[in-house]
Amino acid sequence: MHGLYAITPDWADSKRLLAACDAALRGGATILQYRNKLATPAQALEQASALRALTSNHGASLIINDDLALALAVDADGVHLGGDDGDLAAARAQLPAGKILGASCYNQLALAQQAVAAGADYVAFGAVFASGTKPLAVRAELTLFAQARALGVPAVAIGGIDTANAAQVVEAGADCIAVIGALFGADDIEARARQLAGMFHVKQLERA
Ligand SMILES: Cc1ncc(COP(=O)(O)OP(=O)(O)O)c(N)n1
Ligand SMILES: Cc1nc(C(=O)O)sc1CCOP(=O)(O)O
Ligand SMILES: [Mg+2]
Repeated sequence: MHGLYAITPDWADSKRLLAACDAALRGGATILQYRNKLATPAQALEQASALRALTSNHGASLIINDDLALALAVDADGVHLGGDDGDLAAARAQLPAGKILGASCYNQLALAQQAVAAGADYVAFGAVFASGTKPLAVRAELTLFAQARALGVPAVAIGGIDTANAAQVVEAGADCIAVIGALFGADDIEARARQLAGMFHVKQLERA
């Protein structure tokens, strides 16, 4: 797991959402999370199903935020759960083999250790910068990513990441950058995705 992890905005217009996600995937996002806090259950099923087909066409992974039942219903590649979204071990037990379980760990390495013990495949830390999407999110230090290496699972950075600060996050050791506002708020989403995904290519070249 590596690269640009795109997370959807709360858009009701499914046609607009699909076109924007298509652009993000064309630009190089390798993972797409369906996160729509405003959708009705019927709309969430419709949008998630459409994103399942889209991500499959792009060879990208689809993760569903918050909702294990929806992830199972659309045969997503996995589910992302935060502290209030249900028990990680119980979700692990319900997910078919090979599916991805992601966990929010905010600014706490201890939460990440517990998440891995419960079966999480990746851990997420944030907010690494001030987030316009989630202004009240607790802030997380970039030093967490070096500490998280010992966990043996990929670490995702989230919160306020944009083209001006993404390189710092990659340099700190994050395996993925999860982005909403700086990606889906761009005039040219494909170009913005290419810029953000490109941060990892620079790092690979530096290591070569
Ligand atoms: C990759 C990733 N990291 C963190 C979150 C945040 O999850 P959570 O704390 O449950 O908050 P909501 O997204 O549900 O508002 C995430 N969704 N994805
Ligand atoms: C959904 C979410 N979770 C966060 C956390 O810190 O756990 S920050 C965040 C919002 C990310 O959106 P943007 O890229 O627009 O800042
Ligand atoms: Mg959640």
